[in-house]
Amino acid sequence: MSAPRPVSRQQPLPGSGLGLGGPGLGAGISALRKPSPSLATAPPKSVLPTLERRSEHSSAGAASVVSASAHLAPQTPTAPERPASPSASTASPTKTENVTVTVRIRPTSDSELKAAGGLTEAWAVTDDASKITYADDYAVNTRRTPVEYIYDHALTGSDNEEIYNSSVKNLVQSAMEGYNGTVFAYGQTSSGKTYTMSGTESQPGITPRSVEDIFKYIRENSDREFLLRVSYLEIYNESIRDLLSPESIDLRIHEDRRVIESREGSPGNAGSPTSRKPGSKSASAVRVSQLNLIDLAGSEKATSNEERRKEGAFINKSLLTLGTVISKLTEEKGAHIPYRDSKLTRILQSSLNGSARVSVICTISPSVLNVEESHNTLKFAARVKKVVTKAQTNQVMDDKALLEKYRREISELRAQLMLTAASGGDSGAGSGVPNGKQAELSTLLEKERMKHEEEIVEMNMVRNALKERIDHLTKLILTSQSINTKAAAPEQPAGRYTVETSADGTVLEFPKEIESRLARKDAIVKELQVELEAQQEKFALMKAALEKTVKGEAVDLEKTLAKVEQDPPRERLLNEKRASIMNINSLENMEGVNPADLAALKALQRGSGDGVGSALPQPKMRDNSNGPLSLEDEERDDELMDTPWNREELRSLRQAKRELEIIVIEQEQKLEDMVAFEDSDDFRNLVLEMEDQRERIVAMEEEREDMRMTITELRNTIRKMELRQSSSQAEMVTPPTSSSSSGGMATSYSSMAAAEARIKELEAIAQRERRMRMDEQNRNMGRIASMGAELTMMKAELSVRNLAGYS
Ligand SMILES: Nc1ncnc2c1ncn2[C@@H]1O[C@H](COP(=O)(O)OP(=O)(O)OP(=O)(O)O)[C@@H](O)[C@H]1O
Repeated sequence: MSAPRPVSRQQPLPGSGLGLGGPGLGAGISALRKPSPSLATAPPKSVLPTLERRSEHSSAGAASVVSASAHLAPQTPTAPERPASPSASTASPTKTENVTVTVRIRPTSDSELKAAGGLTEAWAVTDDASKITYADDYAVNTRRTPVEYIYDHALTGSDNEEIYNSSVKNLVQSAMEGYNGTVFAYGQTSSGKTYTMSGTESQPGITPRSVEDIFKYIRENSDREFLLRVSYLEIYNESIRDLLSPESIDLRIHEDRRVIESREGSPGNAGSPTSRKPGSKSASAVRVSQLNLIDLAGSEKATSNEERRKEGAFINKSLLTLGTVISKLTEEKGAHIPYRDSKLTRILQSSLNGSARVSVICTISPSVLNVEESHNTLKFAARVKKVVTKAQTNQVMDDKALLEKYRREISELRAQLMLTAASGGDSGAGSGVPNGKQAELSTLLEKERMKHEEEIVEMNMVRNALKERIDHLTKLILTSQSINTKAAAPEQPAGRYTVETSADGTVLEFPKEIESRLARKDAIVKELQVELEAQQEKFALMKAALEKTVKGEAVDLEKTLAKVEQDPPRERLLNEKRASIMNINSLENMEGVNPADLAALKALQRGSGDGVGSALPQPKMRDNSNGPLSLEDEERDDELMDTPWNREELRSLRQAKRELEIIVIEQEQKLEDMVAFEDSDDFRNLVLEMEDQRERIVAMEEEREDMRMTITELRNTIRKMELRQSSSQAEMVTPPTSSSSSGGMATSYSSMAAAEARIKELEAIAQRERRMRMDEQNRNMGRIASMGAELTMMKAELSVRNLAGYS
């Protein structure tokens, strides 16, 4: 087995001269190739951004890869038609397909020819360049079990154009449209990988042809901008070396966040390029794609065979991991794919994980000498064929667009913050709102919440009240309809209520008053009908008279007119009807009447239709002219009687009835209380006390009378004594004849004084007694008066009720 050998670049890629396109936009290539320590190129100004330079030197290795990456500009509607090809013409942003596998059998070399003697070729291509089997001679001679492998392409010969056109061209085209693409050559040492990838001057390989097509594409799409980045790398013993900058060795791998961002759903929401407004450069997205062109190390180095190790064969970790990754991709669904186990698989991860179009070119030697290794390569190719990819366009924002996106995000966040602060919302931790402010906002929020809850409660209450009211009104309307239709119901129970059954089966009671008012209305209608008939008669009279006049017959027109004009009952009837309408006014002071309804009714009453009541049918009053009544007039009258105000009146009556019912209930309660009071001991005691007092008053009156008589007697006595005293004084002018008479006079005087004192004393006592009795009498009279008043009131109420027919 051959040791790794330096491979010189047969078709060197352009260095920095590969050129950077317009500002920020363009296309690029990165390349990996086999180790080539002697390679010296001018250091480029631009390298693949996924790689970082490291100053450490790596040890010798055995991997060589060439890759390219392209950053592509947005596709514009004005882009020219692309060359026709099955994949390139596909406009779908996702391409689901299997890896394209091509097996190339190089021509037998001179050395192989010599070494093998007569029989040299073990493999042959059949069936339109897609199937590989053992060569017939080899199969016969070796008696090997026949094998058969079918690939996308199975090619022989030295024509690199053919293999490029069949296996790579479309992929390069796709790369220019934004799809990642990877082409790698796999095969045993000296099987023709480098010949295929790089080619010769006369037979340029895949890499120079790709580069040529890329530039051609750029030239053909002059209306788009491209940024082309090229890197030319070598992985040798797991060390990456920048072949375009020889001093840059052991480069480190970094993930390109822009690409990842785009793949993970693009927070920037770049959207489909085709959905972008053409010419809107500031908001444009760019497609970034990477084209990897890889020339792998000899596949034999991928073996982990112990023997080979003993033989000193190198094990290429990258190649070995590539084989493992591909096996896992094809064999185990959902299994861990060890991309990070090697540099190569890390770099190719974005391609191998299914998001790139992949074309694998497996090169084999036809020689019987390498049949085993070639067979391994064929098996590997068959395995790779099973790998399915879903290539997607990678859209990322260019710097300008990114800047604008971030500016927009910041302004949106600012607006949100301000909105939150303004609404008193909870900004939460880390929102940048100071703690004090947060507390204030929290308090405000809590207040708002409570207020809101209260409002909800209130609204619910109002809603319930309204609902009740609506139910109530609905019931009343039903009732009204029921009354209208059953106005002449024959079987009405006697009493103060009329029992009606509404449309929904509810039993309703109405005061007779309602019925009487309805009856009045009916009477009006009947009168109107009578009047109508009368008018029609008059009309007939007038008509007959006129007809006679036309015919030239003699007609007493004056008499006819007098007859027609003599009876003006219609005016009276209309006035009566208006009076009935005026009853609506009574609704104003009544509870439970909707003001809007009332306003509407008033509008109807006025017949103004001032907007408030315009929603309701207007009552059509007949004018005051004495023209004959027509059938239309009659209909109008009927309509008048069945207008909402009529129902409103019924509603008001219903309300009045309810109020009266409440009064009746209260009165009944009072009566019951009074009856109960009359039966109570308190009442009996009160009556007894009153009688007792009355007796006491009578006794006091008698006593007073006695005292008055006593006083009168005493006064009479005093008067007699005074008379006697006068006669005695007359006798003294003549000398007294005896001393006994003067002694009798003294006695009389002293008894008079005593009597007078006694009289005064008795009068004072009597006066005091009288005052006390008067006071007590007044008090009793007051109580009696109040009780009497109460009784009178009760009697009055009862009388009222009796009069009103509610008792
Ligand atoms: N299809 C072909 N037609 C003509 N010559 C070929 C073809 N393929 C390979 N060769 C020649 O075979 C030799 C070995 O080829 P090449 O170097 O490309 O092999 P390799 O697979 O790259 O080997 P290594 O892995 O050792 O680099 C070269 O001299 C090359 O010119």
